[in-house]
Amino acid sequence: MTIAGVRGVTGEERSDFTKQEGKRLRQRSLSLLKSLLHPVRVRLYLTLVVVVVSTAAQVAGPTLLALGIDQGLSQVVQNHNWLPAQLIVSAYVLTAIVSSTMMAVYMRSSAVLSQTVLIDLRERVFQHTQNLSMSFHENYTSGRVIARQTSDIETLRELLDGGISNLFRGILLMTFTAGALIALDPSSALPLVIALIPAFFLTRWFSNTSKKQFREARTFSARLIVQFVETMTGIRAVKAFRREERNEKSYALAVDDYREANRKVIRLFGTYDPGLKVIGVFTLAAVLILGSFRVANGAMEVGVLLAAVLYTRRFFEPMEELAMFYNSFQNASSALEKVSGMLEEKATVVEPLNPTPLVHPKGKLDFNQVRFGYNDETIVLPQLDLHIPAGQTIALVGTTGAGKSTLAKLVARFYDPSQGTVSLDDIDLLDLANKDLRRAIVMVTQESYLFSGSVSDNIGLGKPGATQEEIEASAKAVGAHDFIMRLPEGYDTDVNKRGGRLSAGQRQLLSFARAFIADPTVLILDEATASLDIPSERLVQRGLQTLLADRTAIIIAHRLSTVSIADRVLVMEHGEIIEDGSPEELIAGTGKFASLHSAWRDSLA
Ligand SMILES: Nc1ncnc2c1ncn2[C@@H]1O[C@H](COP(=O)(O)OP(=O)(O)OP(=O)(O)O)[C@@H](O)[C@H]1O
Repeated sequence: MTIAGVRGVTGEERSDFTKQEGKRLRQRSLSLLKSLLHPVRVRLYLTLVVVVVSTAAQVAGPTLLALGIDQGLSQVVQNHNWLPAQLIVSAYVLTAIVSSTMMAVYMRSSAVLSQTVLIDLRERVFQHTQNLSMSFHENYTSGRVIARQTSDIETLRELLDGGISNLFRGILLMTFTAGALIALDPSSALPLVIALIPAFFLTRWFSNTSKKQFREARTFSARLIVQFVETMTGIRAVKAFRREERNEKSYALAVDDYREANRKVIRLFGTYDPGLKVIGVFTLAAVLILGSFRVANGAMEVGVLLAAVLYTRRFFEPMEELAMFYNSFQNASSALEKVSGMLEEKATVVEPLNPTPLVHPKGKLDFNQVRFGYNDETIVLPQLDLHIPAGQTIALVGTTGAGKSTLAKLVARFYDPSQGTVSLDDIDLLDLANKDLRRAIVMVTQESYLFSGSVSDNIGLGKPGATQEEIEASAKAVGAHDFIMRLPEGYDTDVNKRGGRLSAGQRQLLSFARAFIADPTVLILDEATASLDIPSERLVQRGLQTLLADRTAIIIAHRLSTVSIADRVLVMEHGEIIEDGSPEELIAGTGKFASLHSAWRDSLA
């Protein structure tokens, strides 16, 4: 199997990776980690020095104790010479002070490190996700994006805040302790060296088995978030279709999966942790028994035995801690795999390196032999040729799924055609800078999305830096001013607060005002299907007319009343334009639009 199965977010939900894939995932996580650590490397090295000094000072303790007992004490007893004892005690105190001061510096420094890295990562994930093309967002659910930004980064925070420093300090402490023991009395180190063999195999077993379980746990935790987010964002549909019970059941199943994955992880710990303890206890017993014999034979001094016992105990102390932090380490490495996968995703719609300037756009739009499909299997637009002169208002009608929104998305460059070109004023959209494209072409979608903030903020989005006068003028132009003034705080009303809640028609008017203030050359409007009452519809209709004046417009018309304000109507079916003409021409004809229109007229009568 190749590594293509784990490129980007592909294979994210799997936990059965081949060796090759696992290696690729590790490399990807590592290179992300490296790139995060690179800007803080100086602090990182300093922190490493500090922790090495602190641990060395800490490990010196038992050796000094042995010296104190065997040398210092005997000098006091035999020669009444207090000096060696005093020197050793002073050195002991000094190492304790150095060790704790350095530890304090280390704690602070590692906290700064972890915070800096996390802020960097959070920003990267946010920016990257935001910049990814629509094709990514339409396939990767928002719940999974949220899981990456929240629970995965939170897991990394746990590791960086506590785990990694303990992990590193633990490894150092073990290495130094073993080194000190070997230097002090190599024979006492022998049981320790032997104990390392079962400890190694136990750890390897734990590492291999737990990796899979941790991956599973992360996948299930992301699934929980996805379910939660989907239910809450679609809460209206949930209520309308009485989906609560079914959702509860499927949520309970997801919770069960998550619990099961965690149970497996905990069970592994239940073997690993006591296993290590048993090895530790046997080693300590061996050191003590062997040492006692040697002390009895006069081959070893009591102080050295005490130090050897202390070192052996200390050697296993961090090992247990390591097992604990291995948890957060494994958890974090599978989180890192997923985050690095998302960061590996590339935007499919990219800005050109040398864009063609667009100085005074006129609004001439051309589709030249455009072929497009969201994936290789299904082609939505087989071959589209469409020429729209500047300033024309087009109404796009057709059966659902005909490809109307797809056509609009290509004009807004949410996607690029697989073949052919879409051009504005004879410049291929691929050659336009993002800022020129966004200024020239604005798409008002059906959802009329409002961001948190005031009514003014929401209209002002269309033109960064717009004055209050401009905002009000655009609201007046599209007929939104009157209802805004009736809101509790007028233009300052928070659209997400009670009282600031707006109706579908009002939202639509606000998005018209937003588009009006942006003053684009080309306006694409996916008209809301929500049926408005007659006065609201009139209001929206009037707003629409003002909005459309003097620009090229493509309206995906769901209301046939809208069609009357268009210069030209296009009827689409299966990705092709089957009728093209003025509303009058088409109504007078015998085609699909004529029958649609007469049915609509009959329904009004
Ligand atoms: N993100 C997507 N990924 C894959 N296929 C898609 C995607 N969006 C739309 N399609 C498919 O493309 C075809 C055209 O969809 P499109 O949304 O353009 O139709 P439409 O004419 O706008 O329909 P409606 O009037 O219902 O909005 C449909 O068959 C649809 O299933």
